[in-house]
Amino acid sequence: MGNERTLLPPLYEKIWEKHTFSRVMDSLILMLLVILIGYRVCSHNINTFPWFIALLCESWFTFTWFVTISTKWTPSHTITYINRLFLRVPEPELPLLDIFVTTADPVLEPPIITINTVLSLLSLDYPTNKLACYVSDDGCSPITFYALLQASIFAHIWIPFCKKYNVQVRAPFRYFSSDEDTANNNDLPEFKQEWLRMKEEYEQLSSKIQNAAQNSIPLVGEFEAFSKTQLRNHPTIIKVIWENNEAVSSVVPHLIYISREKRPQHSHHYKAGAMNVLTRVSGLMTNAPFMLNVDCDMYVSNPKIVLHALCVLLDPKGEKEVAFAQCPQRFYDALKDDPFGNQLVALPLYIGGGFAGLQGIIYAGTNCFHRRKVIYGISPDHDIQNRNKDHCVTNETLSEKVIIQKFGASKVFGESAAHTLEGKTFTPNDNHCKSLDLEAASEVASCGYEYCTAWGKQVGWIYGSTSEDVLTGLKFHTKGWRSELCTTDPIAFRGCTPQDNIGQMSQHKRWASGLLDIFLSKHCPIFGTLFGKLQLRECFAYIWITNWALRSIPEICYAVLPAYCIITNSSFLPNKEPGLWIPATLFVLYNISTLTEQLKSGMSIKTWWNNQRMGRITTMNSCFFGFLTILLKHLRISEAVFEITKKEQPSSSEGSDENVGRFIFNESPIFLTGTTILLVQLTALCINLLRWQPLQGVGEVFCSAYVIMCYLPFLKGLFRKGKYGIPLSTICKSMVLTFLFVHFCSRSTITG
Ligand SMILES: O=c1ccn([C@@H]2O[C@H](COP(=O)(O)OP(=O)(O)O[C@H]3O[C@H](CO)[C@@H](O)[C@H](O)[C@H]3O)[C@@H](O)[C@H]2O)c(=O)[nH]1
Ligand SMILES: [Mn+2]
Repeated sequence: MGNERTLLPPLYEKIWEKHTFSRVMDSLILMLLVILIGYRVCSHNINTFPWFIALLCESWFTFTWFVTISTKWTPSHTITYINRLFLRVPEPELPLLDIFVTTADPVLEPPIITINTVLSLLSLDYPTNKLACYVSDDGCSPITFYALLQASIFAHIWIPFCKKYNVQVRAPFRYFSSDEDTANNNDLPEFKQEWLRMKEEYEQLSSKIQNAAQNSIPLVGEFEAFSKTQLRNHPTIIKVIWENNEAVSSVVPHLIYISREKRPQHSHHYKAGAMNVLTRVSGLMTNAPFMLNVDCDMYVSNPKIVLHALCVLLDPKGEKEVAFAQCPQRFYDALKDDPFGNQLVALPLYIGGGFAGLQGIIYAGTNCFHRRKVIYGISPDHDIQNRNKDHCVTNETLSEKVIIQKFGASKVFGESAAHTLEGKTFTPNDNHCKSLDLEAASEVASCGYEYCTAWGKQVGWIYGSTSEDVLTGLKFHTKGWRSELCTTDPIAFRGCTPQDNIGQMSQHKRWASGLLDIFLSKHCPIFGTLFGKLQLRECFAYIWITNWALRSIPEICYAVLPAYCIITNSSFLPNKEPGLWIPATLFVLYNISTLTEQLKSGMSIKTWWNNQRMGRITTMNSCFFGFLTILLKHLRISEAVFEITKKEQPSSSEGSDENVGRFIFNESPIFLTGTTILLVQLTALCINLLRWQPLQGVGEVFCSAYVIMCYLPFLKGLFRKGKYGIPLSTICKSMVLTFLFVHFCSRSTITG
């Protein structure tokens, strides 16, 4: 049998994409950057201040461009063959899968969104007796629990309905708001009737949840556990909402609610902490060899996705090399032309595809299939090492003492971890799941459990960064694992993305700071290559992603440089014929290259411009504040916190309001840099006009005008009122900063 199976064709294939045009353009840009630097170094202007600053900034841009090209150079994607999967693994032998969903705030993450995600997961096209869904609620909210209870009742009719009519989108709120699926089944007589019933049931479910949220739930009976709890101070609450113990016949997989213990004096490590608790609790009950993790807002849009991911993970080669299969992150209810540049369509395609062509795609925190043993800290050569030890049964990794040291004091969990590390998977004839031992579960979910263990360090989701996802993935890659991008048609998951610029900016700030945290920590990708098994180009790619926040500094300098030159009547661009062509050609080529990338990924010209503009705004504002956050963290002045992104209620996202896509502002200092940069440019242009020397410094004036174009939303904000206007206090502060800048300029003209 074994032999027969090795002869079978592979379960997935890696397809290498051709990006000749993109490569040529990118290389030309790199060449021009190098020429520009050479030109500057050889020029006699080199000892002027603006020339020198420009040289520094451009050297940084060149470095960034180099790592960008290296990342994008060999893009790939995968094709998976589900039909071959069944040849290798007959259906009864399919492995168990534990599904983890995290939610943390019933207001920012309305329970109706969470249960839609959960419903779409429970109705996956996979044997229901092999699935278990564990929901972590860091908000310790009785409403979320109530919503899940109700959802599990609805699931009993929803899942059979989805499977009977082969529904594509199994999150009811999306299903009932589009008519694609209905069209397919319309000619079946009983369909319409069942569809109406289902819609009515779902509406009842959502109004029940809405009522509960408005009137709050009496904390008696099942809900008693939630009385006397505070957000950051409560014991563990674990509720087995539905246990699928009726063997194969029940349609609803296990559903478990977990709110881990929290105490004010204990750090809870945000999402990473939640994931580790989910890992342990599930280890006590189902202990599936594979786990799928999704954020509360990421519903399944391809019900066969588990099979696709298993093609990667169960493939003979994949089995030995691939740590995780990451599905792309896409969003629903996109605003027209992506005004805030957060749809992330072209970027993941080029950069993500590029990563996938190297040692592997980064772990994006959601839509990802993991191997439990990898999460437990095993390296790819583990099996080989063990074999070399002559089948030594009492091998070191598994001795009880080591298990306790690594995985904590719970005996029950230790046994389950040992089981996983030995690579024993459950066979279907085994009693594949024991009922959850609530006492043991509370123990492993308690906030002191991880003390003096390897959790968060060598085992599980790694602590120390608000971008725990990239950090954890990097750890795997450093061990020598690969990862695969699991691209399917239709796309596997869809989620929410911030619907306004405030949400977008705080999200990007969190990413930028979390990523920089990784770069400056002992997990830095450079060490990973020097001392670990991180491949060189994968290291470059990680450098590209982790120093995002650092890019804000040269970019801010470069943006104010034209204004400085105009005010001081100096120049930072070559102003004579041959030299001037270098930056001009660079500018044109860069724009053509980014524009073609957007157009090729099906976006409009306007989307391209919005992305360009938002790219500048994000780097100079969000990333700069991300940089400051980490600076303050290292100076031990304040901690980096995980600010949760607001998820829009499904119903509120309709309405084609003319204000959709408009910038909104608040008192947050995050708007200070942008406003100041804008005011500085405006001042410079005014000075230039007053002086009336139109032909001098054309390049600088052009650059200054370009920056103003990027900051158009801010310019409008100067004149608007209410939430669409920049607050007066911010404007005043920016004016003071602008004044200081002009003062600095005039001083340097005098001294220079
Ligand atoms: O203390 C916390 C904070 C957050 N979360 C959960 O983490 C997830 C992601 O939070 P969200 O506010 O949606 O952040 P995003 O920026 O949208 O998330 C992206 O970036 C995060 C890292 O910054 C990753 O963890 C996510 O998977 C990835 O989708 C959500 O399910 C939250 O419920 C927790 O469970 N506990
Ligand atoms: Mn999110």
